Amino acid sequence: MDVLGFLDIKGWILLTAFSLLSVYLYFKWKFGLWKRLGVPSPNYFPYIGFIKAIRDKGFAELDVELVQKHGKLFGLYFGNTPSLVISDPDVMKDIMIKDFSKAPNRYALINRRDELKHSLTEVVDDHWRFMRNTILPTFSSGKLRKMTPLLKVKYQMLMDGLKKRADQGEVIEFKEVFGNYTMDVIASLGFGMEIDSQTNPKNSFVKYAKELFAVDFNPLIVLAAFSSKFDAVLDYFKISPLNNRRIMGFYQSAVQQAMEMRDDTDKNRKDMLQLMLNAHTDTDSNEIEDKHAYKNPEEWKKRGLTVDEITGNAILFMLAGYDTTSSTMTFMAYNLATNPECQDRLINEIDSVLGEEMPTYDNMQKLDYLDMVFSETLRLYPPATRTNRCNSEEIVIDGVKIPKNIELVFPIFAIHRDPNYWPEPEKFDPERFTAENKANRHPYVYLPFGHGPRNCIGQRLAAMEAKCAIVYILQHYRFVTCEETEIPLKLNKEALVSPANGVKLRLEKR
Ligand code: HEM
Repeated sequence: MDVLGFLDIKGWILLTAFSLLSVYLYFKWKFGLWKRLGVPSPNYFPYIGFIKAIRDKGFAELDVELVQKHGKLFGLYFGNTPSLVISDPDVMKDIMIKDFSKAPNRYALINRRDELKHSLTEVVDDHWRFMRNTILPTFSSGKLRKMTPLLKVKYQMLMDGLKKRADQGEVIEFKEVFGNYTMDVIASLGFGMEIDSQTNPKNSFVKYAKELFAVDFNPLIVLAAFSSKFDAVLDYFKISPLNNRRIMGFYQSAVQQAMEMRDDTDKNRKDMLQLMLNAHTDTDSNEIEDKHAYKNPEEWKKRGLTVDEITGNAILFMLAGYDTTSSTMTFMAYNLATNPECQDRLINEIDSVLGEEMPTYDNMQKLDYLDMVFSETLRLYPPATRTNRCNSEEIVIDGVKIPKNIELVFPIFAIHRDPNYWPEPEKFDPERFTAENKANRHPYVYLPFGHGPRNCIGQRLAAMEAKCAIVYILQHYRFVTCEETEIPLKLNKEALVSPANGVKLRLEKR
């Protein structure tokens, strides 16, 4: 049958022109949102322009540049997703606190179909409120205090490994060392598994975790991230790069085995897995956060977490807590080595307050200067370059009506490097975090852990984990630079900031 014959040549020309015009008008409309709303927006080529810029410069550097050029409110298109980038602290505060009910969820750039879809970052609305309320006691100060003995085993193992290398005068790459430490901690606290990544870096737990983190920008990932339909097809054939079934399967069976093997003795183990198993009967409170009121309370009776929810959250805790905490520790070591006067002051504080006492959750709270160094490290190098929310209804920002379902981006790294809030932003200066200086600053220009009800639930665990290990090292050694130390430090280009080439230092006996 002659399928082309139903139109003559003129008809074909008209149909082609009409189709091209329709496509052109659709894209003009789709990528014209910010112009229609009068919000400034850089002129990137549709779909790929912004992605290319991220690839070339990385999230951190690009956001700094864009905020400097376009100001506190501007629009972008991440693929075809409109994103509103907001760095005005008052507006951020409104969205994260006052108008929380209008934007309680994160914007899901990736459609999760794996175990993580049951976890805290992915669930929405009342399901999220239920899960957050249930998990909150796991991160109370009482529970963190009880986790200290498990943590102590891990920072002593870290020290044992470091001692040999330090005493031989070895140059040590700290990103790897602290990565192994945080992996051991999360395996123990999150999965109830005792591994030793320092001496056995090839164990399956570590191997799969590294695979999970080594997601590079291959074309399949870009396509999958841009089209959930395309990712669904890949997922059907079990080859989705974003929903990696093979790796998730490993962690799923690790959690299930750990749960099946729990006997009565384990039930007293103070790790997050056991705490999640017991969570529905726990009345402990998390002092830094209130319980969240449900929109439809009658639907959300108190219940235990399902196996899927426990599995999803154990995997999430590993994803959210591994690289972020190990990068923070690495940056801290770098900052101390390159600022010896700060390191001396910190060592004096540790000696006078702790002496030879082992670090614990409680005694870490007494070290004020340590907290200043920790906070300034997270200001200068916040591991999460951005966080986001999604407005489930129309909101008005600076008089502009923003339609619902927009990605509202908070560019953490760029805000932390903004000279309007942080004079000499590139300088490492813990004095920025004296009580007086903190009181004179808008609290929302500092957000390494986000803000509001949807902030980082693991922030106190991360602080305890990082501080205990760094203090224990400083009770014996000091960090010193060497020829191999890269100064200034080059950052990677990923959404999670870490040193591009690691951090090489020596440890000097005190
Ligand atoms: C230095 C280390 C860490 C940094 C810088 C960090 C940073 C962040 C940031 C920026 C957010 C988004 C907050 C927001 O949108 O307002 C977040 C969320 C989250 N973090 Fe962390 N994090 C760290 C360690 C941890 C650890 C150790 C855990 C758990 C073991 C953890 C678990 C989570 C979870 C579950 C969420 C999602 C909370 C929710 O949606 O309700 N994080 N984190």
